Amino acid sequence: MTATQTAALRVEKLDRVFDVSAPFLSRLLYRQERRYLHAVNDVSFSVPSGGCLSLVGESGCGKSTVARLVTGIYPPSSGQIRFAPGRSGQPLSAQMIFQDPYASLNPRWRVKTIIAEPLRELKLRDTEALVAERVAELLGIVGLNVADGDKFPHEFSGGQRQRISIARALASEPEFLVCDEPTSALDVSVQAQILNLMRRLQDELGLTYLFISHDLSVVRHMSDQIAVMYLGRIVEHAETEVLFADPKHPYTRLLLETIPDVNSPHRDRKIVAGEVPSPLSPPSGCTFHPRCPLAQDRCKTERPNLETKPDGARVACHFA
Ligand SMILES: Nc1ncnc2c1ncn2[C@@H]1O[C@H](COP(=O)(O)OP(=O)(O)OP(=O)(O)O)[C@@H](O)[C@H]1O
Repeated sequence: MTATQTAALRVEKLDRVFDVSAPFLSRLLYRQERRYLHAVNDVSFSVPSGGCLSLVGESGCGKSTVARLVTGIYPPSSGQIRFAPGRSGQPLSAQMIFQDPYASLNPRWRVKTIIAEPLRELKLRDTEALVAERVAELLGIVGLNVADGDKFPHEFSGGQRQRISIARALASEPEFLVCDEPTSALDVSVQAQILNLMRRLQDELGLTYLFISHDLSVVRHMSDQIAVMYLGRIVEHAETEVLFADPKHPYTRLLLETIPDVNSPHRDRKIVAGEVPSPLSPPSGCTFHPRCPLAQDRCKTERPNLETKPDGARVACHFA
């Protein structure tokens, strides 16, 4: 982020611990201790106003939990989440777009009712005629027809359903959108259409995005910055171009190696070597050390802090 850009969102030292203990009686019978899972651990970042920061990492690294903390679905165990004032002068609030648009759309409601709900709930339009007019406008903004408003969610394809979710999210006139894997349930060609739509909306409506994905190739063209997470922590955070040109953390390099090469005859995605350890008993020192090609003894005992490199990248590795 440059000095002239203001941060729409600042997250500082965010932690979220889940109590995953067995029920009281079985703890008593089997003499089990309470168990805690540290899903998000000391996470700090800021998202420039009008920009896009993506959080990337394998399943279970804590990215969705960060999204849920930022949107207020979960309270943090500790740390700060601060939104800057929006255009109204009030602090921004975030709207969320989910991975599975079908699960997040009421199947019994017509699309126009789904999109109108936030308008009615927040009393953003005074009359039913104005609500209908705004619903038609929102359908147009996301590339659907007015007639689509009379249909039910099951009558649409996955990509169209995600367009409906976006229209509903936009109904409350948010300035900040948290997008949790919004395209990962879609076919590759449809993914590109939804990503293009989201980029266009970002420009036209001046939106700020926090984007969540397990896939670096998906976020590459969306993001100004990328933060790579591993077992609840950010291990590398850099401008997108810097991250792709000079990935420093061995985990970021592994993730980049899994991006399919379009020129390769074997375009299948490679699997990231090794398995993610259980967050219930994370490895000592640097939690990536059991999978790391650079690991030495120090990595088993000493956790590396995020350090800022000359090109601005923040990296947590003793040997990057
Ligand atoms: N409500 C919860 N209760 C207990 N554990 C949870 C809860 N939510 C998430 N977790 C655990 O926290 C860790 C991080 O989960 P999270 O969903 O944030 O990861 P993720 O990177 O988004 O993965 P995915 O892409 O699979 O959703 C996981 O080990 C998960 O099992």
